[in-house]
Amino acid sequence: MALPNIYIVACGGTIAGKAATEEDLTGYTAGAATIDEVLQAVPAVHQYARIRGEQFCSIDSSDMSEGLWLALAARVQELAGRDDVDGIVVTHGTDTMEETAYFLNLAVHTEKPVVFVGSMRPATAISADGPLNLLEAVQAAAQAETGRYGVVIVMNGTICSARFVEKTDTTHVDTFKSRQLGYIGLMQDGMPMFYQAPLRRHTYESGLSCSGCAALPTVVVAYAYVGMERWIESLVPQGVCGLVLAGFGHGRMPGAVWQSLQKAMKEGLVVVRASRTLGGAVTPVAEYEGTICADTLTPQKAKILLQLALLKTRDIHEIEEAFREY
Ligand SMILES: NC(=O)CC[C@H](N)C(=O)O
Repeated sequence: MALPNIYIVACGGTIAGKAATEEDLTGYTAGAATIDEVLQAVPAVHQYARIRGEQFCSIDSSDMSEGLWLALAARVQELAGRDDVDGIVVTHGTDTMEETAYFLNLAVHTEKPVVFVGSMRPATAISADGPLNLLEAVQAAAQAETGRYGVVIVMNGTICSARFVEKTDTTHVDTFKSRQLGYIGLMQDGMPMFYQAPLRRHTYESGLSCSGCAALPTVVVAYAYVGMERWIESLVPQGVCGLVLAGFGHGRMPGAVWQSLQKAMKEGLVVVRASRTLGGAVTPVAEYEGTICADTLTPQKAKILLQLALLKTRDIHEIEEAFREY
């Protein structure tokens, strides 16, 4: 049987990181190796797929930008439409991987597998995790079934939905977890094994799009802490369409901040209440009428959903609906 065609879109990150010594696990340069160099360490990928690819960018994912997201979404959409591409693997730094993966989960419309992968140890490290992660990402992308679950992250032998995944540890290889859904599957003996599916709309079911968009609407994230009201003036700078509050507990904030946000909301600011606790859902309460609830989305993902929703509508009820659906 012909091998599936897997296309690798390489973005840099630690999987392409180089350090001076093999013991150096943190002081390295991310994105220093090309995808060809990274692939040389994993000759086994060629047993599972015909591999082609491109160096989309070579960055530490701290430097990922909204402009690059728009270009990446357009590129992945184009690749997904090609008959000679069966699945796409995106190599990416782990620091912002969950954000890029969620952006594509909403903005790319395809039933083909789109698999994100990275590593926690640089390519030069003793026991580097990149080669096995990349092999498993290719193996997952080679199975058409993977596309049913939207964009996924395959790392450390696990498969997580882009909607539910979070990086939970600064340096350990077992960093990607999904508090609400758990892993949707495992990689075992070269095959993805799936156990559950995300119910929120994604990829082929998504009604959101960034096609033709030159820049995303400006949305800021404000982190709640005791004393935040001292910085109230800087909370809502000029030209901001939306604000996501990483609030206390169930999406709360100091009274003075709420007063100031209410004024800004009257002038059109859309406010989403998320939580800095990173567990549980934020749901509507009378006290914060007029705000949108992030549900279980982390603040950084609520920002992405708000940006894409604002491209489509300024109607607060439609935006609320999007937060229930995606
Ligand atoms: N392990 C990683 O990939 C994190 C390193 C790097 N800061 C990046 O995100 O590109």
